[in-house]
Amino acid sequence: MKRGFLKTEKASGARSRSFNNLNLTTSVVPLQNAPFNFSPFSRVISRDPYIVEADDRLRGSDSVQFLFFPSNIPTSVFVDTLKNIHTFEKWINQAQRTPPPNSAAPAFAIRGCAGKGLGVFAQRAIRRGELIMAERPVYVSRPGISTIANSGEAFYESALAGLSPDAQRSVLALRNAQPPDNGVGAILGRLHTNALVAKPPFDPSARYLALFPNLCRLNHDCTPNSHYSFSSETFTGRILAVRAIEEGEELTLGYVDLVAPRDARRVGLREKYHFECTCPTCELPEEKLLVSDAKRRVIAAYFARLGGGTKIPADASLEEVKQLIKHAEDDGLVEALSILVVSALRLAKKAKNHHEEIKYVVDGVNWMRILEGNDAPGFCVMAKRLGMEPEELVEVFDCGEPIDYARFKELLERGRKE
Ligand SMILES: C[S@@+](CC[C@H](N)C(=O)[O-])C[C@H]1O[C@@H](n2cnc3c(N)ncnc32)[C@H](O)[C@@H]1O
Repeated sequence: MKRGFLKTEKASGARSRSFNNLNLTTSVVPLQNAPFNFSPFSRVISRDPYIVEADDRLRGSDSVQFLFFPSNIPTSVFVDTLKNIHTFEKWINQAQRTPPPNSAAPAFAIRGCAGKGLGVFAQRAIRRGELIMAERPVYVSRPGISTIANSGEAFYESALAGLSPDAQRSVLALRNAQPPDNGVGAILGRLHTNALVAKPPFDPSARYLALFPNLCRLNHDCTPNSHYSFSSETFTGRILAVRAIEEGEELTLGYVDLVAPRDARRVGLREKYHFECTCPTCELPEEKLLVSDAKRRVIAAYFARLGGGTKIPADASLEEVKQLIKHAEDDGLVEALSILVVSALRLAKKAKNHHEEIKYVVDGVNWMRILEGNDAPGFCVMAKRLGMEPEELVEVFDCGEPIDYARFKELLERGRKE
């Protein structure tokens, strides 16, 4: 998983049609004892739903942003265009949008972690595929607002000012790894250090930036034991275990492209997150490191041939992809595995190797639920296609026995015909 990214965007002179019929005159009232206040340029444009224009100096530009504080999630702010905010508001207010599962009986604890600040640790043994944390974001914004003309940090202060004082403090409590001399303010620094990707329900292919009080505490490892995903169906960030985790183990994510070799990963982490990675993979003895780097390089080269899509390269062979799957397994590269099994099943299908095709379909479905959860819509659809209820299929995967792929042969055929 790559973490969220911040892009820049300049205000342009183009007029926004969203303003045509708005009376934007009400100024905002600061909250008692809250760390942040609205800027004098912020205007309330609606109390119910609670929508604030972040900076009226930007009115008429393409960069103008509105802040929405959903009443049923008083600890969240959604930063977007007015049009998108109205769409989101309708979505969030629908009765069936029940709160997501929360981390009330946590399998994790957040505590100090030598040389890394805080970290997240398993409080008990955790199964592969288990949902460890689920949390709604405290802050979500459309990408491309980091350098809105002349607003800088004041913009972010306004963006947080409508949250409860506790929610504001939860953002300030996040780590800011930016060096003090780089001119990045307190909130933007925390966005750079912590932002994860969120996908708005009205456009799940979009990549928004999100801050979470707990999820943002996971540290990096180049062979992580956990995976972050965002469920746009429940508007929730989730952490799932990608392998069995022992009690006391630190939960980790991959912040950068994990199929890059060690030196490239270290450069990325140094430049963006300002730390030197000393994870077990980076600290492998020279000989083993060369092997690990070589495996990651060939997987990266294959992904370059895939070009970001799933259409297999004309010169790829099943044998080659099987070898890459083995490399990814050796190095615990689960996201890479989930992509490679899709290539493998297509190549097996092309070769009319039905036996192998079924194996990779089933493995792909298993990776899908490990990375996105047993309740992920894609997994539920695939389980039905394999002729099972999702819970039944989870049992098959979790029972600890080797998977009997032959049992899916008929089910898959039947599912295809239906
Ligand atoms: C998203 S935060 C993770 C939580 C953070 N440790 C905290 O105290 O809140 C990212 C920052 O944590 C630190 N960090 C994360 N992984 C690390 C690692 N493997 N080694 C050292 N520092 C790490 C770096 O300062 C990084 O910029």
